Amino acid sequence: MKIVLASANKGKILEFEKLMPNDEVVAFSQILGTIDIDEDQDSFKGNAIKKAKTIYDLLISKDYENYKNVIVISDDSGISVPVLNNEPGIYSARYAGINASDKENNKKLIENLNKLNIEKTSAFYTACIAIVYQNEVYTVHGWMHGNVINKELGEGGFGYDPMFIPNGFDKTLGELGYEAKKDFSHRTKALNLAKKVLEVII
Ligand SMILES: O=c1[nH]c(=O)c2ncn([C@@H]3O[C@H](COP(=O)(O)OP(=O)(O)OP(=O)(O)O)[C@@H](O)[C@H]3O)c2[nH]1
Ligand SMILES: [Mg+2]
Repeated sequence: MKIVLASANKGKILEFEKLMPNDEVVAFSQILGTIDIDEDQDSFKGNAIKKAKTIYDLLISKDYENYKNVIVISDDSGISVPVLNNEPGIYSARYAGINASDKENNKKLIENLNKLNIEKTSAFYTACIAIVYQNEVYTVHGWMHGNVINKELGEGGFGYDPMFIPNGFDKTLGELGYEAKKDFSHRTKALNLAKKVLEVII
C-alpha cells in the first residue's frame, strides 16, 4: 500500500523504506515540499499525532484530490537518559538548540555525562508512531534499552546511535550498523505494531 511518511529526517525515512519493503513509502516533502511543524506537545505521542495530522489534513484538503484515502504515518522518537532526568527525551532533535545537527546534540550529551564523570549509563530510545487514516488516529510505541557512553564510536545509524550500546551487545549502534538495529530497534518494534493496526483498519 502507499504510505505518506510525515517525517523530514533522512535517517528515519531510510529505515522506514527498509522496514516496509512491500509498501510504497513516500516522504511528505515529495508531495508538499518543505513544511516546518512545531513540535510543541509534551509527549512523543502528542508530537507524533501533531505531525501525522498536519500532513493528513493538508493532503485531504481540496488541492490534493488523489489523497482522499491516504494513509499518513509519523514517528516521534528520542533517547532518554535516567541519570540526566530522562533528558533529552522529547527534545532529542533540538537538545543543543533549534536546528542543531546530530554532531552538536551528541556533543552536548557527552558534555553532560562528563560533568557527572559518567563513562557509561543506562539509556533508552522511545518511538511513537501515529497513523491517520480516514480521519481516525492510531498510536503505538516501541522501546530499545541499553547504555550510552561518553564518546562516539562508529559511523552507522544516525543521531545518537554512535553513543548507544543496546542491551546484549558490546558495540554501539554506530559500529553495529543498521542490520543489527532493524531486528530490535524502538522503531522496528513500534512499526511491527503499526503494521498490525493497518491490517485491521485498511
Ligand atoms: O541515534 C538515533 N537513532 C534512532 O533510531 C533515533 N530515533 C530518534 N533519534 C533521535 O531523536 C530525535 C528525533 O526527533 P524527532 O522525532 O522530532 O525527529 P526529527 O525532528 O529528526 O524528524 P521528524 O520526523 O520530526 O521530521 C533526533 O534527534 C534523532 O537523532 C534517534 N537517534
Ligand atoms: Mg522533529
